[in-house]
Order: sequence, then structure tokens, then C-alpha cells
Amino acid sequence: MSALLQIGDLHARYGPVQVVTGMELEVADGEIVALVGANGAGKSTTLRAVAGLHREASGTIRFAGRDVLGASAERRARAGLRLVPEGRRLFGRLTVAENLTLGAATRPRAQRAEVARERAELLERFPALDAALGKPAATLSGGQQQQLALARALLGAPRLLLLDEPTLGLSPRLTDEVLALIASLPRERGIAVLLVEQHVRLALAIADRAAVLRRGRVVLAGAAADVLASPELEAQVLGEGVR
Ligand SMILES: Nc1ncnc2c1ncn2[C@@H]1O[C@H](COP(=O)(O)OP(=O)(O)OP(=O)(O)O)[C@@H](O)[C@H]1O
Repeated sequence: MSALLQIGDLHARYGPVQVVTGMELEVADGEIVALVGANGAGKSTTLRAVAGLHREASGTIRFAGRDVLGASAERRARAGLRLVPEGRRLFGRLTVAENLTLGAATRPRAQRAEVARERAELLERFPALDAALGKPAATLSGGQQQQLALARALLGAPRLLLLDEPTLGLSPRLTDEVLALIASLPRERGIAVLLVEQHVRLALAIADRAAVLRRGRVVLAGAAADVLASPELEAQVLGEGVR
């Protein structure tokens, strides 16, 4: 498989504080890679830097063969690199239907019929959204907002989804549902995923590969099953109270 995303020697900081230091990571086409680590390890900052939302970053970020470090977040999104940030960032006053429409705003008009089909499919998958199409997004429960954020991103036809804590605040049942949907993305839609997830064991169970981040650096990486079995995982992440 060819590398869809290549992160090389990535450094990111907040003013003088360096939080990502020489990060290396690749995601191949159609692959799920879990990025795990204790609180404050730099996972969200990495995703935001890749999406073009954290600009105090240097190094190499190549997507689909192009260097995108200097590109705006919008250009990266149009190229198929899409972030679902922690906390969902929906347009709270707009309805569920309007949020979905905005998700597809980058699609060409010629794909209108395809978008409509994908939208119907997603609403079938998430009946709670279907029932709430006319309601403002802010009035949805946390779980429904998470589903909406994911559905909206999927309607943008991403090649790579960057997911930051997609199960945050969800019940165990919804957590399982959302993770099952994520697991199906490569197979059913040809979408690759870089996943930051608090439920480390569940994330590794659906991932092909995993990288463990500690203080802004990858300290362990490999096949997800090997990382899951590694005593290092316990020491680096699970020991710190992460599930
Ligand atoms: N806006 C900010 N200004 C200053 N420091 C920040 C800011 N956002 C994050 N940080 C710091 O950067 C470091 C990395 O944060 P980041 O959110 O990337 O970590 P994380 O691995 O995603 O952790 P978490 O699971 O807690 O979100 C932390 O020490 C955090 O306190």
C-alpha cells in the first residue's frame, strides 16, 4: 500500500512550549491507524497540525503525494483530508439537515445524486438524526451530535478522516456503534482513518497499526495487535488511567 499521509519530523508548539517533537507517522490508503497516548501527549495537536488548523508547526506533511504543510485547512479539506475535532464543532443554531448540507458543500454539483444517496444511507444508519432533521444541532444529545459530526464529515467524501475522540461522552452502546462504523470505513467507502481515542483497547481492536505518543514523540509503533500485546503500552498509556 502507498502512503496516503506521511508525517515527517513534525514539530508543533504553543508559543515557546514545544508539544510535538520530531513526530513520524504514516497512514496508507484504506488503513486505520490509532494514535494513542496519555493526556497531554500531543495527539490533538498532531491532528490539528495535519488538518491545517494548528499553524505553529514545521516538518513534513505530505498528503496524496503533495506537501500540504503550507496549504490552508480548506485546501486540505478539499483534497480529502478532513478533521472531526474533539467537541464536535457543529453549527449549533443550524438544523441537522443544514449541517449535513454544509458537510457536502465541497462536492461538485455533478455528484448531487450520489450525495443524496450517501445522505439517505447515513440517516438509515443513524435513525436519531433522521428523526431530528429539522431541529437545531445544539438541541441534540451528545451522542447524536457525535453522529452528526461524523456524518457531516463523511458527506465531504474524505480520503482520510482525522478523528479526535469520536466516542467522547457516549454510552457504551453508542461507543460500540460509532467504532463499528469507523471500522467499516476502509472496506465500505475506501476511507483511511487516523484515530485518536480514549478507549485504547477498543481503538487498537479496530486499527491496523498503532503509534503510541509520549511527550510529542512516537515511542512505540507497529501492528495494532503487537502494540496491544506490548508491555510498553501498559507502561506508556494504560498505566496512566486510560482505558
Ligand atoms: N491552546 C493551548 N495553549 C497552550 N498549550 C496548549 C494548548 N492546547 C494544548 N496545549 C498543551 O499542549 C500539550 C499537548 O496537548 P494535546 O491536546 O495535543 O494533547 P492530547 O494528547 O490530545 O491530550 P488530551 O487527551 O488531554 O487532549 C498539553 O501539554 C497541553 O496542555
